[in-house]
Amino acid sequence: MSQNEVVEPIIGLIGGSGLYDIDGLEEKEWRTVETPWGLPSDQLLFGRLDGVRCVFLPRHGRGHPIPPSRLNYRANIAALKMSGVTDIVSLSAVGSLKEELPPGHFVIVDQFIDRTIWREKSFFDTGCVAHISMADPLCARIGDVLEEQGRGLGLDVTRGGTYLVMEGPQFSTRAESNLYRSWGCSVIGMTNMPEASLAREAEICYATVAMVTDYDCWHEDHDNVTVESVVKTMQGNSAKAKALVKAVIPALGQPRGLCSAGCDRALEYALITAPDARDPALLTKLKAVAARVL
Ligand SMILES: CSC[C@H]1O[C@H](OP(=O)(O)O)[C@H](O)[C@@H]1O
Ligand SMILES: Nc1ncnc2[nH]cnc12
Repeated sequence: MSQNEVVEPIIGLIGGSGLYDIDGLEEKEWRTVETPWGLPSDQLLFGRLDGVRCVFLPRHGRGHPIPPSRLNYRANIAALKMSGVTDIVSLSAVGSLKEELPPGHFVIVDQFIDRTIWREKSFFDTGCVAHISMADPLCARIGDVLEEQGRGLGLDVTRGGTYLVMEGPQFSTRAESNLYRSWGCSVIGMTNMPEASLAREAEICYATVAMVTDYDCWHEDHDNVTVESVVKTMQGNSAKAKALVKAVIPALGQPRGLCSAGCDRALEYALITAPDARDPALLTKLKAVAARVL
């Protein structure tokens, strides 16, 4: 990877609750992509938007059969990497933990607190150990584009905020919700970790549009979150999300240099296992996501 490299971006879109398709894709084709970690949530939808190559993955599968804790996050990210994806825009329904972030608001989050415990969190393992930086877990370059295009469309957008990732599938207790508020978190959801950290391990730029659907269960003037309320608000949010996607793809799809935020070099100094101590079988798998440094 040279400093003068020209990247022809391929944009990955991960659609969350209520977003199972993308409008206006041309040359559309659903394709099965098998990875060394198994199958992703569904087939991937390949196509072009304004000439830019895009790959869409419905996070929970079409029809939403897979709960957050059972998603094969490694297969989802590996399948996007194996499809050539360089930049991911993740679209997620979230609960609001702040008064000033009402339903309908979009938050371009910049931090996570990961409270999940049952998920496979790394492509690396015994036989090849890597430690990447997660200090800034989201791609600020994509965040800039999302913010500019979102504001241009007149959407209610907040730049920055912490997304609390809970295990689920049950929603939080009120005590938990208030605890996360006391930590200063902005929004709560169940899916963005380890999705974001695996994207970083695979050196894919990743940014999240967190679309507020409810006030979780802490707000005295609002009902506690239910699937019904999330789905109802997502009907309004999804039209705005689709408009945002349509606006950001041409901007993100322009040929560019290396990522100014450095996400595409995340593995540069991350491997610690000596070459002669590495497990050949694991290395074979890792070539799908980390060939650049192996
Ligand atoms: C249907 S409400 C709970 C569900 O919605 C969010 O999913 P996603 O991030 O894929 O939009 C949340 O994390 C839960 O999985
Ligand atoms: N309140 C909430 N908690 C967790 N995930 C959510 N997704 C949408 N609303 C949510």
